[in-house]
Amino acid sequence: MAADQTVHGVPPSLSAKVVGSFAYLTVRDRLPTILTKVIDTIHRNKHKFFEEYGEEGIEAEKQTISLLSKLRNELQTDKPILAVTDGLQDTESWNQYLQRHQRLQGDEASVSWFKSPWLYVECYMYRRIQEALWHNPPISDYDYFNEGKTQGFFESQQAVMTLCTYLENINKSMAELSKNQLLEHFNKLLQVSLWGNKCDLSISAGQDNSQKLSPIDSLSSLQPFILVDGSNMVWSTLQRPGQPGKTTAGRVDVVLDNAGFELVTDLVFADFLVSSGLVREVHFHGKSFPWFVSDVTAKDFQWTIRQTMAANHKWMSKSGVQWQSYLKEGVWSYHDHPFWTQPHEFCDMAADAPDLYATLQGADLVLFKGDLNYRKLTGDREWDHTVSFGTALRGFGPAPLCALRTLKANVQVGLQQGQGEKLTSQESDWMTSGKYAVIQFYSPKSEQ
Ligand SMILES: O=P(O)(O)OC[C@H]1O[C@](O)(CO)[C@@H](O)[C@@H]1O
Ligand SMILES: [Mn+2]
Repeated sequence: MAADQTVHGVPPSLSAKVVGSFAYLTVRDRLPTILTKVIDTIHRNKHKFFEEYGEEGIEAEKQTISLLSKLRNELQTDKPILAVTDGLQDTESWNQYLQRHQRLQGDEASVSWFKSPWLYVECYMYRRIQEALWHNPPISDYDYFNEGKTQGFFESQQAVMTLCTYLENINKSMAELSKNQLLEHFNKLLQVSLWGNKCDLSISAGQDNSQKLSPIDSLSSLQPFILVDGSNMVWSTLQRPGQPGKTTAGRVDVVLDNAGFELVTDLVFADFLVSSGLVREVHFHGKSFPWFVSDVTAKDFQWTIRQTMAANHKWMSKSGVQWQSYLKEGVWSYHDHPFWTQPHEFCDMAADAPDLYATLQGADLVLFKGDLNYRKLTGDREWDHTVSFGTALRGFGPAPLCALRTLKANVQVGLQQGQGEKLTSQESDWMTSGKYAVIQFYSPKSEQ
């Protein structure tokens, strides 16, 4: 679990206690901004709550805002982290996590917004927002991040159309493609999905961050910013899925990150994997409540596919129809699990969510999208940049896996000697600007 000190060669967690660090600035500035936006959004929608639930809706709006204002105050004055009280399925697990931290610190007041691991407190803020709504049943299901997510989708329409047209052209000529051409398309769509991760709304504290340029044409100019490129290993994993001697195409699991343009890039890539015959089945994993501003929930997933189907563009709507039928036939499926909205490092998954770990073991490849997943894969710790990805995973390896991540937090492992230092001397914010990316592969099999 996330600890404070270096234990057995494991470096400390990133934390806001380092004044001036990116974690500190996030907790001091970005998180309160996000909270204020949630409060404004709920307030602006007061009339909608009134129309739907009458006076009860208005009362729920008032109570929710008061709980959220209290939360913002706790954060800004570095109050201790409190137990979650709404009795939802994951309450116990959040509170056990808190107790572990309290035991480690030996004192309750030391588990607080600016003193505890950044990963923990940032995840906790989203859980507490959810708690405020759960205490006010008429509006419990309201998605306070929905407006930003749908706007992100609409603002990247041009890029979505370009991408769906590109996909249509590949699918049309699929039968005639040589292995090399197939590999070329694979690399392009993998990279489109990678760079799709630039479009999250958490790093920009909710400001527009949609894709405006052609996602295919931009690829060559973005290539130099890929710091680690394990795409050849991803490709070869798909050539020989599962056990030796197994000849059929396998299953890929995609641990999704953001809705909007990024989700479309993931769906396009998944479509290509299936239509090319490289993969038989795709399992998508999303969040069970609104998370980190732009992350995909079940509703976002269904909405995106419906919108794509309904688009007034031939290839876009054709793609949407195809995706819907993949879902209907069970070629694609959507799943959520409370673990994805908990603060745990992934090395805790086998012990703390053994059912999810076992599910992932059924995949031939797991793709982890985005920055937050990368932070959880590596434990969000002050690792030396040259430490191997396998070391930073600390035993997590349910299946061959690959992180597709643009860098938006200061943790990065698996670099060449001197590579990190060189980048730091050129651009001090290289780990947080979202300009750089990694395609970082790991296979538990290569460890045997
Ligand atoms: O959507 P992504 O790629 O996980 O990015 C979210 C990231 O943005 C941030 O809010 C930027 O610090 C991180 O907390 C988080 O890791
Ligand atoms: Mn995200």
